[in-house]
Amino acid sequence: MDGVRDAIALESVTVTFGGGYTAVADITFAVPAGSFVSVVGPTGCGKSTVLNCVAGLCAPTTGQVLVADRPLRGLNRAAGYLFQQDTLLPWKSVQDNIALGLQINGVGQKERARLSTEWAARVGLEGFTNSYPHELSGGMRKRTALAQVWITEPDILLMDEPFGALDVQTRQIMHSELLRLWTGSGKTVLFVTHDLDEAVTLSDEVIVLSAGPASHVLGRYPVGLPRPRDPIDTRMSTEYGEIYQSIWSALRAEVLRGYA
Ligand SMILES: Nc1ncnc2c1ncn2[C@@H]1O[C@H](COP(=O)(O)OP(=O)(O)OP(=O)(O)O)[C@@H](O)[C@H]1O
Repeated sequence: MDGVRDAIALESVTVTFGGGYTAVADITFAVPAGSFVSVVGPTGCGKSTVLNCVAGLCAPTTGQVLVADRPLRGLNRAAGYLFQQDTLLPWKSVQDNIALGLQINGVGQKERARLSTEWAARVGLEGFTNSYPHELSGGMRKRTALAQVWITEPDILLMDEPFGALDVQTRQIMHSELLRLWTGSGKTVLFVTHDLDEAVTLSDEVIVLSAGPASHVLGRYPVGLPRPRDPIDTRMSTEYGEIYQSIWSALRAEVLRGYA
């Protein structure tokens, strides 16, 4: 993405589903190359719909998505995708799961073995390469899934509540792991979460969506906390509390409206 200012841009994106339900309306924002941006909003407001449009899994009814300044047609091949439910294959070992994307891309067996061993170590799974998904804890499965996406070196990472199913402690550890992998990588992350704490801790900018239907961008909040960040220390800082409060004051009313 050399020379590209925005890795992703949404221009007046509206998505109306088959039954006539407009999930998101007139969504416009850009994600600068190399930045970490989160999208938060009340449950069901359309966060996943936005991410699916950027992944190319869902086409806007009107408006368009640009990837590296070009209109997106079909699947976004510059992006790797991490879901809340990991997509590990139960019959493959950790090492083979990590190497899956390489195998699909036609990378030879020797190179796959070398890279997947290296990536298993990078995510702290060196002793578990021969284990199977059912033998792993939730955090270890998530590490495997992170390595599986990262090993193919996508320029863009799209994450849809990737840590939503983990317990609080494991989640905090995964935040540190994710920031460690991302720092200095130059990769662009678009991260969807309903957890404001997670969004502020990780991001350069938080985008708040309104409650649906026809959800729109309610506000964009830069997070100027220093990097590299230690998630625990970051949450203790006064600046963190101030940023959290200013976003929450906008989000709170929408969350209540979403429940209503
Ligand atoms: N294929 C579809 N057809 C019809 N409606 C859909 C479809 N996909 C999503 N929706 C509706 O669009 C709205 C937005 O859904 P979406 O999953 O994008 O929201 P979300 O903010 O990610 O939700 P959550 O916080 O629960 O993860 C919801 O009301 C959902 O029911």
